[in-house]
Amino acid sequence: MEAKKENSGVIAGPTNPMVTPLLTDLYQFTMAYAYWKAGKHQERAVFDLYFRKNPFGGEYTVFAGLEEVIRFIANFRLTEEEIAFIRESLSDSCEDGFFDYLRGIDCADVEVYSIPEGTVVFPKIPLLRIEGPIAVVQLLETPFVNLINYASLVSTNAARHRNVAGKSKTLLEFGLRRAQGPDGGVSASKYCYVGGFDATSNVAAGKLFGIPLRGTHSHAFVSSYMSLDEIIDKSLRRKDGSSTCEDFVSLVQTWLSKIQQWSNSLRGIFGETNQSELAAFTSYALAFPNNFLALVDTYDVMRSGVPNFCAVALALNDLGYKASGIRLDSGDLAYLSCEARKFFSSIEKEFGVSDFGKMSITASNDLNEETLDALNKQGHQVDAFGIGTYLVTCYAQAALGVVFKLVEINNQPRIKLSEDVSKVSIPCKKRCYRLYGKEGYPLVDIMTGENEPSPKVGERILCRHPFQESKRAYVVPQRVEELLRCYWPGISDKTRETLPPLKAIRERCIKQLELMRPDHMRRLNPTPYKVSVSAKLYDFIHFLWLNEAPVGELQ
Ligand SMILES: Nc1ncnc2c1ncn2[C@@H]1O[C@H](COP(=O)(O)OP(=O)(O)OP(=O)(O)O)[C@@H](O)[C@H]1O
Ligand SMILES: O=P(O)(O)OC[C@H]1O[C@H](OP(=O)(O)OP(=O)(O)O)[C@H](O)[C@@H]1O
Ligand SMILES: O=C(O)c1cccnc1
Ligand SMILES: [Mg+2]
Repeated sequence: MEAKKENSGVIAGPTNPMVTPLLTDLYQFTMAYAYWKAGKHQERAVFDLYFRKNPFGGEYTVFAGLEEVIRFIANFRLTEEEIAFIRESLSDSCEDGFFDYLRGIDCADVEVYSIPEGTVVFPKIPLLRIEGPIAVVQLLETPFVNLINYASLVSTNAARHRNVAGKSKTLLEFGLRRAQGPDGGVSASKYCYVGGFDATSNVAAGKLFGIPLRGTHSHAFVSSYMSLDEIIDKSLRRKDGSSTCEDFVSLVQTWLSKIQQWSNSLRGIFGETNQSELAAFTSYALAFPNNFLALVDTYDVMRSGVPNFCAVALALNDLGYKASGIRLDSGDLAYLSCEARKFFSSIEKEFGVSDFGKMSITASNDLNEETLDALNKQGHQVDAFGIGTYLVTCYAQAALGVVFKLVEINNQPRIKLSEDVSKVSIPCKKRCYRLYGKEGYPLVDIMTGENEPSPKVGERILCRHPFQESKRAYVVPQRVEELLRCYWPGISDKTRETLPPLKAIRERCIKQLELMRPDHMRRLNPTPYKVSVSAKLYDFIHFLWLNEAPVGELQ
């Protein structure tokens, strides 16, 4: 009964209203027609959705996009308008009966088994197994691949940036303006959060998914000010509300003079700071006294931006407010962050302002895995990184090659052969398991035929490379995790897995990444994670291969 209740729960439509049954390739409809015309459309097919190679030269991938897939099939239904358009687009010879058939289809008799979203996954293992009438499942191929491909790619990219930056850093996704269109932008914000980013600057994504929003200000704000005279309302109430400072601008100027005198007595690193920058900072502080953050690189970081920031921050401190920090957006980020930190620490000492040395430093400007790695090697004092272009465009790899292949029809296993062994599909409706070793790390993933007994804890099992005969190993698993779960039961009596909230998907992803053996995760020459098949499935693949491959004749 419980299952029934679960299965009948209403699932909202896809986040992007452009995701409709027409968001597919024309050939899915032409094939659907040909299946229908041949009376084959109801034949029960099984497809696997998987990818062949990990992206970014790495040895792991984060699986994402499942929720959108389920939202899509839960609401899959063609409208009259859509059917009319398909009729116009197909050949005139297509019979009316097909359009009546299209009128009646939905995904009630489709079953979807999937690895949970946010899981770390590997090539060849089905991320999803889709079973149903062949004509319907064929229509799902393109939207499914579309919904999984970029989601998994950008989540993986985010996870890789997190891996280099380290756990303690704040990672901000700033990519909307550079993303591949509006959906690219919104999807990037969603899936970078899944991959371990902390927040986004994308307001729509904040509203849609509840992702924390963060932001600073731009150079335009700084350069839009000409002088302090522009500030008309100079008053600021103390944080505790006990009194009001009538001239905050003067308080800032007083602090700037003190800093100048002190600094000159030491090394004299700056003379006059840029007054229009000071006006912009002061004005921003008056608008946001509780979270004053300043972009300090418009004119000169150490001769102007940082001292101006400190003057405003110290004035705020007098009134009981704590400034948030600075952002650096150009120059040598390692060097400048260290210099800024030194300056903050000496202000803390000189003026006795506790924690001033811990002021947050955010860095941005064309950051990517390599620059983060370089900054780490040089040593830096950055607390938060704002990353846009390289992250959301997945600059280092354009796509994850997700594919959708027929593995069984009418209970008959099917195989797709290729000159390239890595492109040969693994036939049969399969079960997939992750086997864990003594030290708690995942050791190997294994695929078995659907009716084979599952691997057991403490029982030795032979894991074979699917195509290379000599590559095999015995494994005694300490833990066995079945990977594919039922997310859409169709006509089966299985219970539907609930779709977790985004935050839970993100937490799963972070935990999963932490669980991996470090040598699989390193950036340079990572160790490949093993993906295998059972001995029985191995034999069957090769039997089918020989059966289907024509024997050549030499002349
Ligand atoms: N210490 C560092 N080590 C390695 N790369 C760095 C370091 N500091 C900054 N970078 C990167 O170097 C590049 C500098 O970009 P660019 O040459 O365009 O200069 P810029 O700092 O933006 O200067 P400007 O704004 O004056 O044009 C950016 O990609 C940035 O992330
Ligand atoms: O550098 P990204 O990783 O893409 O991160 C986002 C960038 O967007 C903003 O500036 P924008 O690029 O619009 O202008 P700028 O580089 O000239 O400052 C911001 O200052 C960052 O530098
Ligand atoms: O808030 C920011 O600092 C920000 C947002 C988007 C792009 N670059 C910077
Ligand atoms: Mg830029």
